[in-house]
Amino acid sequence: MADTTLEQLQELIAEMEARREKVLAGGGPERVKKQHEGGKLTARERIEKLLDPGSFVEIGTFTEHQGGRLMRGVEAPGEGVVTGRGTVDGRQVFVFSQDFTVLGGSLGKMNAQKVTKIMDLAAKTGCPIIGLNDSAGARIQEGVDSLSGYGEIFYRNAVYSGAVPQISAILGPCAGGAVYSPALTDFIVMSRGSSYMFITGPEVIKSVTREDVTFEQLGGADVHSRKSGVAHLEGDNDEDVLRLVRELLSYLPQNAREQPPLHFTEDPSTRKTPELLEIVHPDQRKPYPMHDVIRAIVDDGHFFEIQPDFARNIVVGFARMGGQSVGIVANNPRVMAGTLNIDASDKAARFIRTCDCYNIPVLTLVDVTGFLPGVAQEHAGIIRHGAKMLYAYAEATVPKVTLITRKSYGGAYLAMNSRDMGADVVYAWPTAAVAVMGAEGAANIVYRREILASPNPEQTRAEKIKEYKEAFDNPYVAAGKGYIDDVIAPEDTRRVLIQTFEMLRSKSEQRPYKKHGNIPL
Ligand SMILES: CC(C)(COP(=O)(O)OP(=O)(O)OC[C@H]1O[C@@H](n2cnc3c(N)ncnc32)[C@H](O)[C@@H]1OP(=O)(O)O)[C@@H](O)C(=O)NCCC(=O)NCCSC(=O)CC(=O)O
Repeated sequence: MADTTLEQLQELIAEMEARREKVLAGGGPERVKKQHEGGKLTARERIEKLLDPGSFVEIGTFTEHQGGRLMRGVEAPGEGVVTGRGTVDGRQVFVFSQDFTVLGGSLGKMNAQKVTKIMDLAAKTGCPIIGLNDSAGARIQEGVDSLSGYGEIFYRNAVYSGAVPQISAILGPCAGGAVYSPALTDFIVMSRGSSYMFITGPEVIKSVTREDVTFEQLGGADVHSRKSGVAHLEGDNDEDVLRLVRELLSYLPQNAREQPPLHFTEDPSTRKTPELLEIVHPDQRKPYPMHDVIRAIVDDGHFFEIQPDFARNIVVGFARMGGQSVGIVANNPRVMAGTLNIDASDKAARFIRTCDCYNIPVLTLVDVTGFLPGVAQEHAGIIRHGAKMLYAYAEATVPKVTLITRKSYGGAYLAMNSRDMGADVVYAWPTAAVAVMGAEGAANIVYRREILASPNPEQTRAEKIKEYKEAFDNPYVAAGKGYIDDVIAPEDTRRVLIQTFEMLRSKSEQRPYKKHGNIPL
């Protein structure tokens, strides 16, 4: 009798294993082969590459579709998505990985339920959510159930936004409504050449607007990294994208209640940075590489740039200073003279808010002549977009330190987190100049009558420019009025900034009660 029971139990276990094996095989060898031939990894291989070895624990393995009449007799091992938890650098994350080998990874009712289940667990346990997207979109056979599935996911993307980090890797098709889940997350990382994102595909576009466009031209990684700004990072292939996701996580806390992890570094926090004397030229018109300034002052010269190819007139990204995660926002004098335009404002505002959500202090490096003038910018709403930046800085309660390296003029002075906009500490190099505008423009406006009335207008203009420069082309007027806390030598920059962020570590700031702010959009 006992033997029979044991036999039965063994049979049950064997059945369980057989069922599991079937799920693990996904859409079968042919479709897996096709996936590999397309230069892509399978859903499970991706999870293995993303997580620490052996740490994946699957959830919802035996889920089956509940697809109704059109899905009768259709097999969907794993329901087209692999879900579960694991660790990255020893820290727990939740992950869903769409399986293109099963019904094109299309999203039906139960597929969505698998995803929302791990999203809920992630929110309850305060852990990041990583989505690996590779799907043909809404499962056509399931009709409104699949649309509802997207709704359930989008809703959670929005509700959990700012509570736990959400990162989307785009590793294959991502079209129609499907793009909005990634768009609602904190970061989008795309693989070059094998992923695309669009609302309506080339065929529909051709029939509606008669435009001829390929998948890649319409919504490939290059387009979204350079033109639309939809993607934050671009990897060479699946492995590269997953490496980027891992690194991104290293700068972020597990959730909004925690601090980002400290990383040990052998780079001394008191290291002098004399190379900055070579980089920044006192000649105001000579552009210099802001990236070199950043690399000189951060730990180990390592800067993890976000959106490096979009709105290159502003530079944003993560680094560490004294082992602490820091978000950096810097003008880039080499592109459009570092002026702020619509795209740059959007890019910076979004980044500042991301840092603020996740307790990452913000360092702002300023060299800016102003907002970009022009009818196109005005008509496209630079006022509305520029306001986002002002709003984001003012709203942020994380430690905020500003360093003015050279010019800081006009409205852009305020948009780049001046003291009055809420910077906790403002520094300037001796090369800094704070003014309403550059000396040439200012002299022409303020002394116009005098210049015109002068027997030698050019000489008078030159004199007035010189006069104005002497009055304002330095940091001391602003420092004298307390707008700048100290003028520091470039070679002391790293030490001073690290000490300042350490001082600010216990910063806490209360704001008046509100439901939520109303950021201009
Ligand atoms: C994504 C693709 C370009 C991939 O092309 P490929 O040649 O690589 O692959 P493929 O066409 O052989 O598809 C792989 C397998 O997935 C199945 N498949 C593809 N799309 C599907 C879908 N939406 N629902 C259910 N199954 C689908 C195919 O039948 C096939 O099954 P098998 O392997 O058994 O042969 C194409 O499949 C495609 O255009 N699909 C339709 C996309 C779409 O319109 N989705 C709805 C979006 S609407 C939406 O999301 C809502 C909105 O717009 O707002």
